[in-house]
Amino acid sequence: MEEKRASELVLSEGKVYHLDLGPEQISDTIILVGDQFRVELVSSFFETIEHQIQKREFICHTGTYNGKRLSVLSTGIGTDNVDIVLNELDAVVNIDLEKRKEKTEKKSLNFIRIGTCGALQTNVPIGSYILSEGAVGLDNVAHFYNIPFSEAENNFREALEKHISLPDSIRPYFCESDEALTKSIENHPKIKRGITVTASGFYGPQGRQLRLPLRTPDLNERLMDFQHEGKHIVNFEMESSALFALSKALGHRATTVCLAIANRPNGDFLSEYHTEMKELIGFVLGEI
Ligand SMILES: O=P(O)(O)O[C@H]1O[C@H](CO)[C@@H](O)[C@H]1O
Ligand SMILES: O=c1cc[nH]c(=O)[nH]1
Repeated sequence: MEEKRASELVLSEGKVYHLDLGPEQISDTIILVGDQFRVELVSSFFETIEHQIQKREFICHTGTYNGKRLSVLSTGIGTDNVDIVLNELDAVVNIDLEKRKEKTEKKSLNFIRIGTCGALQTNVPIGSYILSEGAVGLDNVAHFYNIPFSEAENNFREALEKHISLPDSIRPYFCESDEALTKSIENHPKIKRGITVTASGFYGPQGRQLRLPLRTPDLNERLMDFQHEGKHIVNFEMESSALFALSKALGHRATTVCLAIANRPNGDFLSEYHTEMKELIGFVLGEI
C-alpha cells in the first residue's frame, strides 16, 4: 500500500487533524450529534469517561454505558462537516497513522446519529422520534466519491427526480441506512420510520422563506406527497445523506434518529427541547 503524503492524510501530532483523535481514543460504536453541547448530555449517562477532547466544533467523549465502551462526537451542522468526520474516523481505525499506510484488515464502525429535525407530515407531531430508513441528499458530498448505490437506491432517486422538478444544478442522491442498526432502535411508541431529506441549508434549502424569494416554492409540498414502493418522506435535517453514503462506501454502518422540533405543514416549532432530547438519548443508549 502506498504511503499517504502529508497533505493527503492530514495529521497533527500523530492524530487526525480536525478531530484530534487517535486509535486508542474512540470506540467501535459512535453516537454522532450535530450540536456540540449535546455531547455532554449524552456522556452524562456514562458511568465512566476515559477521554475528552475538543477542537473547533468537534467534541468527543469516550467512556462506558452499562459496561459497554461508547464514544459520542459532535459533527457540527451540515454534510461538509460529515465529510471531515467520516473520513477522519475511518482513517483513525483503517489507516496506520504512523506508517501512513492503509491497514490490510479493515474495521467496521457503527454510527448512530441523534439529531433534531423538521417533520414534513401533518400526522408526525413535534416531539416524535423520526428514524431514517434512508436519506435523500440535496447536498453534493456524495457526488465526489464512487458510492456503490444499489439498484433500489437508484430507482428511488429516479422516481423522486421525476416527481420534483429541482433546478438543474441540484442532483439528488439516495442512500439507505443500515437496516440492522435501524431496527435495533425502532421499538418506542414515539418512533416513526420513514425517509429523511438532508438539505444543504436550513432556510431556502428547506423551503423556508424569510426575505429571499425561493426558486422552488413548492419544494416541501412536492416532497410531502412523494411516495415510492410504500416509502414516504417524513423529515428534513442536514447530515444523514453523507453519513449513510460515506458509511456504505467505507464499510461502516449508520442510522439516524431525530427528535422532531418543527412540524412544517402544521407550522409548529419547539425551541426548548432539553427534556425531550434527554429522553431520546436515554432510550437509544438503552437499546444499543
Ligand atoms: O440538532 P442537530 O443534530 O444539529 O441536527 C439538526 O439541527 C441543525 C439545524 O438546526 C442541523 O444540524 C440539523 O441536521
Ligand atoms: O426544521 C428543522 C429543524 C431542525 N433541523 C433542521 O434541519 N430543520
